Amino acid sequence: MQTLPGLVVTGASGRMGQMLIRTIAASDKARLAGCLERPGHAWVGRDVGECMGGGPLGVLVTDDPLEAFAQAQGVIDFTAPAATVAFAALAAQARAVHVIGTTGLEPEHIAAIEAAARHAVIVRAGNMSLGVNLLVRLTQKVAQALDADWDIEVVEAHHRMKVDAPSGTALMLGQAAAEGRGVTLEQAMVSGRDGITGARERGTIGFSAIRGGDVVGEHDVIFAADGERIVLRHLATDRTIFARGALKAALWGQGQKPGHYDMMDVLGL
Ligand SMILES: NC(=O)C1=CN([C@@H]2O[C@H](COP(=O)(O)OP(=O)(O)OC[C@H]3O[C@@H](n4cnc5c(N)ncnc54)[C@H](OP(=O)(O)O)[C@@H]3O)[C@@H](O)[C@H]2O)C=CC1
Ligand SMILES: O=C(O)C1=N[C@H](C(=O)O)C[C@H](O)C1
Repeated sequence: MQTLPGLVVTGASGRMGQMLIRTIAASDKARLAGCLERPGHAWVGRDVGECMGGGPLGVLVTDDPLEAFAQAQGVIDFTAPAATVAFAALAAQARAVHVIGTTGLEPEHIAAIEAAARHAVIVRAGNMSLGVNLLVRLTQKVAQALDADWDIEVVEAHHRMKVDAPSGTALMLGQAAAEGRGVTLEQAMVSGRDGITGARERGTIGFSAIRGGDVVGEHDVIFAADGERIVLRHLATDRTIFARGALKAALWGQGQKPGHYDMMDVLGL
């Protein structure tokens, strides 16, 4: 009998960490091989199921990433940029597929991830849901079909605890709009307007962020012209959509060649 791929979840106590643990524990395609938290965290050394307020899952939370990764075929990582860069090097060393959901990554973090992807499979996306990845494709197509008479604005809303803006998803959507229009996002991006900004510059792609309450994630791409507007919208109401996507990515990554992949590769979009 073949054993199921073993997956480690980093940031086990986080919003996404707990969602991922539940999703993997309920899956018949993978097994929970480990759970990671920071040294000194109250969960370290305890059964993760009991930490989450349920029955035991038979997996103790560890603070030793190398030991955990060495016994796994995949690592699912929704934490913070510095942690993700460190985990990328360790997962590559262990030849485990590294699925990265962490957002707020700066160019230097991405360069370090690219370096790790020379030796191992990394799947990274600012949003792992099927719906958003489809919306990314639609955004690219709509932007391609319209000229710069149509102003493009990306508006996103998230819960009060989110630490980065624009969201990873907003950046994916902005990137797709820029590609569709044949410009670079770096050239076109205008973020966080405030004060006397002057009139909107033709051809720019604007970003606005709202933070409050428990909003899981909402994204609009607005194409606004004289006399009409097109609004492409995705509303996330449950974090399981991200966890299911991440699990799919970890399974898809098994047996792939080393490289830096995204959810478009996984979903075949
Ligand atoms: N790509 C996607 O589909 C999605 C991406 N995300 C992204 O995932 C990330 C996490 O989101 P969320 O779960 O809401 O955030 P949380 O703050 O709830 O969880 C983050 C977890 O990572 C842990 N962590 C941070 N740094 C380290 C470290 N150095 N070593 C070990 N653990 C660490 C935190 O521990 P501590 O509390 O001790 O700091 C915490 O448990 C964010 O970047 C978010 O934008 C979220 C949803 C979907
Ligand atoms: O932090 C979150 O919660 C989310 N982060 C991702 C992002 O930055 O786009 C994905 C999702 O919107 C939830």
